[in-house]
Amino acid sequence: MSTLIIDGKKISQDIKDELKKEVEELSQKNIIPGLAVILVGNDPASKVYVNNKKKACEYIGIKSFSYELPQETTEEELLNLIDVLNKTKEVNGILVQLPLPEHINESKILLSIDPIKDVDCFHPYNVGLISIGKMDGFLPCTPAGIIELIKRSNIEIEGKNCVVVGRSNIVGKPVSQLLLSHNGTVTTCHSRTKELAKICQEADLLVAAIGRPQFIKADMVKEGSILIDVGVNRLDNGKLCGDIDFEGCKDKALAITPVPGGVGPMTIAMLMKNCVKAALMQN
Ligand SMILES: Nc1nc2c(c(=O)[nH]1)N[C@@H](CN(C=O)c1ccc(C(=O)N[C@@H](CCC(=O)O)C(=O)O)cc1)CN2
Repeated sequence: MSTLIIDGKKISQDIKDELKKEVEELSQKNIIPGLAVILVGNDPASKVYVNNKKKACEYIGIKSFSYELPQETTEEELLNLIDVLNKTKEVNGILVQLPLPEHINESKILLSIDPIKDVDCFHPYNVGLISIGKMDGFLPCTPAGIIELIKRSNIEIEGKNCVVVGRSNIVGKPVSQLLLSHNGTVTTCHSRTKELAKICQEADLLVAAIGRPQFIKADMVKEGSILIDVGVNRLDNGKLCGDIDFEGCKDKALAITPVPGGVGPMTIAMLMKNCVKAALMQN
């Protein structure tokens, strides 16, 4: 049986096309979703992601408000900007690109965003809703993108033995909660997990979000499993690779996401979905 290579570029484009239609319909009711995108500093990868978010807004018909602030921006200046945006009616969503410079307290900044405009779903209030299984508000973008990739590939989560490798607040923890809410049986692993390879070998569905290039090797995965790769690692030769050894694992898998072109593009598509949802919640 041939392996399904899950095409995140195509699926994310389908979602953006669906949203474009929805936004056209909303404009008939004079509702134009607005997203404030805040970048602090000069991180080259962050600049690319922020530009891609602005391009996606333009494609869909979401109005973007861009704030590119210098590296020396103080925490107070950033908090003041967020305070203004929290009160600006045309802005339905506020996004602060991470990572922030070290002198800025990330938790304090995320806490200052009004939860109703928290389209990244990073505010503790929204994180709390997810953790108690309330899934009708904002969903965290990368984890929700993973669920969407799985569903749109006609793969059932219910009853599957799901193993998540990584426990970050952005991916590992929330994706475990989303898989659980879809009735998966979930094990969350991390750097101190004992017998990690053995646990991965039992996974019907494996999510790798460790940030270590090609860490998951063929002998760690089950025959016929679903392999989802969240890693975006740049190698010395300039090439991108994931946390899963794609070439080594692909023939064993029933389905696998590539890097690039798998989970990554879904993050921005799901952010756009949250922006449209924010506009609906606020109008
Ligand atoms: N405020 C946020 N900050 C960060 C988030 C986030 O969701 N919200 N996630 C990441 C960065 N990120 C979006 O912001 C992001 C990362 C990767 C991709 C993507 O499309 N990756 C491509 C490869 C891109 C490349 O060539 O470098 C892929 O995997 O195909 C999109 C968005 C951290 N910060």
